[in-house]
Amino acid sequence: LRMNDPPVLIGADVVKKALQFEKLVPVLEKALADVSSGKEGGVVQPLRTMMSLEKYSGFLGIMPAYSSTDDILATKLLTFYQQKTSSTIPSHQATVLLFDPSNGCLKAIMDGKVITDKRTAAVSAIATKFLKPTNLEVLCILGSGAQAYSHYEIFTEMFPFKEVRVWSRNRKSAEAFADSFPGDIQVCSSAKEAVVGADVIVTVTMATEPVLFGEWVKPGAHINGM
Ligand SMILES: NC(=O)C1=CN([C@@H]2O[C@H](COP(=O)(O)OP(=O)(O)OC[C@H]3O[C@@H](n4cnc5c(N)ncnc54)[C@H](OP(=O)(O)O)[C@@H]3O)[C@@H](O)[C@H]2O)C=CC1
Ligand SMILES: O=C([O-])C1=[NH+]CCC1
Repeated sequence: LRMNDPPVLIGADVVKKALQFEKLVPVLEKALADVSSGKEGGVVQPLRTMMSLEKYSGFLGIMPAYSSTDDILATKLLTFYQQKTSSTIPSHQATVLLFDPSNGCLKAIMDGKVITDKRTAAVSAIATKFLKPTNLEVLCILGSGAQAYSHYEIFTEMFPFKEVRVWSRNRKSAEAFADSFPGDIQVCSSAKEAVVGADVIVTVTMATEPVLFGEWVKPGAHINGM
């Protein structure tokens, strides 16, 4: 791109093709290590701004970051709504803007929904990899929305689970989730039934009240709380 060229638009399909988990995980591991190394890591990432849209029970989040080692300047703009506004509009939508850090020119406008789904699941998987319990037999997913799908995909790709359980507030969503994958997924009637005995627990709901209680959790189990 030349300096005055308009930004390229990169849609969800293209992002999906480019963001295969096997490529994403090592890049994210490095980014997380850079963030954790403080000044040496060269990452500037101010706390995100979360603006509340009380009238609609919605939020607009602004998440800027700069990596001097990768020389990448970007910001994610995210909207999310507590109640789904329609059956076709996802509760979370996002756009990622990519700039030339040397002069501030906007280079790309990317679909950020796929990035959010895959990046969040990949970070959970990385945390699980480093903090993993000795046993990795039973995976439990609480919730059956977009994050449940992306977490299932990467967790079953990265770890050798023998059993996967899902629970969702609405049983039909959990059944649709289970039916959408070729692998066996046990649909549970309660969160407790899904959690008891699980080695890794992923909470991916929009609940504002607790759905998971410590007394159900097996000692040593790993919880990824979204
Ligand atoms: N930390 C991070 O970086 C990120 C965090 N998130 C968070 O992950 C969570 C899941 O997001 P996502 O999958 O995209 O959302 P979706 O809207 O796609 O799915 C939401 C899920 O939550 C369930 N749910 C909604 N309200 C309630 C409730 N009151 N009690 C119990 N379950 C409820 C729905 O259940 P059902 O269909 O059965 O009704 C559905 O399974 C959200 O909290 C989101 O904010 C998401 C992206 C990034
Ligand atoms: O970082 C993110 O994408 C989100 N944080 C809270 C909801 C989505």
